[in-house]
Amino acid sequence: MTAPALRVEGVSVGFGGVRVLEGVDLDVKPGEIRGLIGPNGAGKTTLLNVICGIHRPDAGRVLLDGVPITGKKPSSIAQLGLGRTFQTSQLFRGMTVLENLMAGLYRRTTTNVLAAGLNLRSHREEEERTEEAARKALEFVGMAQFADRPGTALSFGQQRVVEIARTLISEPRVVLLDEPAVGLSLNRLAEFDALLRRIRDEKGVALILIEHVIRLVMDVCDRVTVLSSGRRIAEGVPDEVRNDRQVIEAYLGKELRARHS
Ligand SMILES: Nc1ncnc2c1ncn2[C@@H]1O[C@H](COP(=O)(O)OP(=O)(O)OP(=O)(O)O)[C@@H](O)[C@H]1O
Repeated sequence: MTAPALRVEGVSVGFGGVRVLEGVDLDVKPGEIRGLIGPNGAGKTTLLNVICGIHRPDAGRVLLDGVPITGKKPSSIAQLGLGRTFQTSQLFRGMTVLENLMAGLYRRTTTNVLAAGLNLRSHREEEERTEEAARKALEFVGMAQFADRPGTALSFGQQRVVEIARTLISEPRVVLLDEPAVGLSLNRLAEFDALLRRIRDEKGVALILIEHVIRLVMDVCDRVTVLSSGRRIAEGVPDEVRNDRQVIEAYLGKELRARHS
């Protein structure tokens, strides 16, 4: 059996006495697209924050490629092969798209500040390698023509794709995507769906996708995990989850009730 790229074991989190996650387990295989869905406040973002080291769980642990990462700093976890995008755009103002990507990789490069200051050859070579990796990542996501535009001048949907490209240049094993389809028009969704599949198939990266666009989740995910009130209530291939009574009640039921009220 393939070892999981990411394993979450019995993770519990409370904020001020309120339990937000309760004994959550999750195993994601290398090169799998996993959907993480559930009603508002179910604990999805909190779980991503535990995985990437922003929150420390009260109980449980997380392993990346078999290595325990709980308690490590987010930057160390990123270096071990975890990428992440957020619900809101995290592009730097005043930088072009290409510079934004290069900034993502500079954090991982090896030449020191002194070498940079003296403009040594090693630093220049590294800068060239970084630029090449950034251009390749932009090409991979189909946005090479935007390289020299200011990042924040792009549409919100395009900014999300640039952020995904930025995670890819560090060659992660697992990437967490928090509502990446927000701001994408319906006809862009099919392209986005194809991009996620290419990341899985060509790069072997495991993706964990929090998404309220259920159509995207059901189309693109290999498996789907459902959280409700901090607990995992269902897991399976999209069809199993779609037809699960508990899911219909806890997730779709709540949505429908909200819509009708
Ligand atoms: N830092 C925090 N301090 C206190 N409570 C928090 C904190 N972060 C999240 N919560 C609470 O934890 C619960 C779960 O929030 P979380 O954002 O993880 O849910 P979610 O499933 O991602 O929801 P949504 O789909 O609305 O983004 C919510 O009740 C939220 O108010």
